[in-house]
Amino acid sequence: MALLTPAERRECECFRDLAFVNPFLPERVELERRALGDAFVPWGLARAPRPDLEPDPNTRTLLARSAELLARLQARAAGGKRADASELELCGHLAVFVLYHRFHDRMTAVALALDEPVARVRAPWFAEFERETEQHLRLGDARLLPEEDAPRLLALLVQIARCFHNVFVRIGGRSEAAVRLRAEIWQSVFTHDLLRYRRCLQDRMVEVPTLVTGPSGTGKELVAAAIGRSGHVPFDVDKSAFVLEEGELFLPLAISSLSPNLVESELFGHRRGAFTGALEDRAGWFERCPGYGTVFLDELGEIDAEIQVKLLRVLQTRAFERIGEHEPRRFRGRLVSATNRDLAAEIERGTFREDLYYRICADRIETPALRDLIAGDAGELEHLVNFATSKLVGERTAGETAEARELAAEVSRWIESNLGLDHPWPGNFRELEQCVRSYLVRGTYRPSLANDGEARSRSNALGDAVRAGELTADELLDRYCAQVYDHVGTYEGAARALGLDRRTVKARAERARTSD
Ligand SMILES: Nc1ncnc2c1ncn2[C@@H]1O[C@H](COP(=O)(O)OP(=O)(O)OP(=O)(O)O)[C@@H](O)[C@H]1O
Repeated sequence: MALLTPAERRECECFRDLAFVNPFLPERVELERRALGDAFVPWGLARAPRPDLEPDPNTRTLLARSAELLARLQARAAGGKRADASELELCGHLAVFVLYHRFHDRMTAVALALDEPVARVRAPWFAEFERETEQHLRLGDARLLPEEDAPRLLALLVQIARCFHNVFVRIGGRSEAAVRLRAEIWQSVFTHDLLRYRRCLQDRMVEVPTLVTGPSGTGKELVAAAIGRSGHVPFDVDKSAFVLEEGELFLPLAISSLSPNLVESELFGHRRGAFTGALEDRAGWFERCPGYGTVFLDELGEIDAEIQVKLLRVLQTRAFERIGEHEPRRFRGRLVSATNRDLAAEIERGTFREDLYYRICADRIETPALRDLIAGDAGELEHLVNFATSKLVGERTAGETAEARELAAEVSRWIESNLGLDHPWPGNFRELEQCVRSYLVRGTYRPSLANDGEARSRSNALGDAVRAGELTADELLDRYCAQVYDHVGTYEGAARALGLDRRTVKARAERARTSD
């Protein structure tokens, strides 16, 4: 006779899937719905659950049900019922689910503390966690998940809480594209199979470099930071703490802002006297990065050919030397790079090494352009504006939150009536943040800077066409509307200057642009 009834097996499978599902995918909500049946509360954050910030009614019920199910099965096993191997495994996953949710708040507090530049983060409740792990991972006289010990499990569960926080709090948006982006970041940290990650990959993901591509201002550095700050940090039982080595978790280097010599010295370090200005020995990013840290190379497409060779060697062998030294050193962390260049074209041109490209892009994330995130959806625009205003005004108190919401509503209305929902946002999220700041200070925003090049060439083309007498009166008015809009920055202002109504100006300017 099996330990589990068919219904209990289904329930256990559901809790296992819930424990290991990517929390940013809509599947998670479906699983919750399946596990809770009639008790499921559709509470509006379906695509972006936020258990670290708001109490979630579904999670509470799930915890109560899973704990009750585990207790029932343990009582049955204590009464002499035996479980087969697959039942033991399912009960083990059920126990992990219960443990995660019982300690969730305390683990989230640890996760947030690890984000600060600190030497150690204590978990004084570890003894309690260890006791409960011992209790929960037991079924009769069998030990569930025998390969799992309390410190390893705690490190994994805290890492899950960290990654959730880092991704959810940093990456805004509710659109499909935003949801996909968050889910992909999660995969870069845990792969698509968290169960396998738990079994064998916890300290292996540093071997997988990630390449983030996408237009400027779309959050490539943000993505890199979310990955970099979510690595596996082991728990030190003797100190009852997560002990961080001296060094940083996330070490970014903006290649385009430094000369090749400086890039090399920042990355690899140097010996005193190795070059003019090397006044003392210095450890570079690769040396300073701990095993759970990340070196981030921004604008990888601009990296010098000689450094490409050295970088390839680091990726293949993890070995490098400081400039001016022969002593081999090891890079232990993870590498994340970003570029908005087309690396395939750079390879064609011979400016980027093909072997380095293949070594660097095993895991690739593409950040979407802001206009694709919004795609005419006023709700999504307002949500993203809200994200930006919260960052600016703060969200620590109810007053700040209300203020941020009010500002967001005002800015969204202003954007809709002045720029229109189809504003192309060439500067992406960075431009949106700029727009919010500008509105806050001046009550208006002129998107002219980002569009300057385009506007200038449109203006020159108009002048040429007028001189050549090539335009009909209608075409002339279309192009003139577009030019005044480029100059003034809003349809409202252009309409006032032209003595026309806003809709006419917008329609004509758009027609001029499509006929360009
Ligand atoms: N999806 C997003 N959610 C929230 N904020 C975002 C998002 N994308 C970008 N931002 C914000 O926009 C600004 C620019 O982001 P970031 O520097 O990461 O872009 P980038 O793609 O690395 O740009 P560049 O290619 O110019 O270096 C930052 O202030 C960042 O916080």
